[in-house]
Amino acid sequence: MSIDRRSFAEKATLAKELAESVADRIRAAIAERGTAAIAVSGGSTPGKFFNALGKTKDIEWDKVIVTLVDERWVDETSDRSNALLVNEKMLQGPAAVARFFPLYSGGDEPTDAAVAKTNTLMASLPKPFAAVILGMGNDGHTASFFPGGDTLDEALSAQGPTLAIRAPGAGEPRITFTLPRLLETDGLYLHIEGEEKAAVLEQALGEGPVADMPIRAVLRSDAPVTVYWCP
Ligand SMILES: O=C(O)[C@H](O)[C@@H](O)[C@H](O)[C@H](O)COP(=O)(O)O
Repeated sequence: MSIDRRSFAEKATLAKELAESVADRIRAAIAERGTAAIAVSGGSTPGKFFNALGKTKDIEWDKVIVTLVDERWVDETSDRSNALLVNEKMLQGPAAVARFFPLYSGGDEPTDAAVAKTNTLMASLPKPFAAVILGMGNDGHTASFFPGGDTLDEALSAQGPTLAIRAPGAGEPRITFTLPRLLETDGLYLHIEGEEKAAVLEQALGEGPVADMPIRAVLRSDAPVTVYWCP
């Protein structure tokens, strides 16, 4: 376990600092490999960070691929769509020329055929990711690794790259990158805000089963994680 914690007084400062760190990772990946892929989380936390990153001018955005660590199985017209959030908040201005690889591939359910279609697309991603930015729910989930997820064990151990997962706390069916695939990254970030999530993180860092708080699988992996937190 290797955790580096960065705390900020303001949400706006956190967003700017996280965007600068991810931008550095993107530039380094492009310099090294000619291209950079990043995977970001959805939900209510990352909007300001998306804005700050998308406005960054000194990135060759046409060499960047943006995807999601997980997605709700809804199309992009839904306000539950993480793809919609990324498009509206990040892929504007300088970042508008980046390519976006969606996890949702159509239809009402993440059937085997639909997930296979997504996996074909994701197999063309450059490896490793330049940066993976995780969020965390108050139930200790990250990506769509939910407590009680029907494919949780596989999601935490399989090469993937992605799979479908359904869980009582997840709302609609989800699709998620697997943990091994997410850990193939130059930089791994956990972005959380608020006292409640700080307390959830403390609890997750303690003893207890991964199945109760799946974020523990990330925290107990060999991958160094940088936690960005503000009240
Ligand atoms: O699609 C999603 O919901 C996510 O990617 C998810 O893993 C998210 O990061 C956490 O649920 C935290 O969500 P909030 O930022 O809304 O608290």
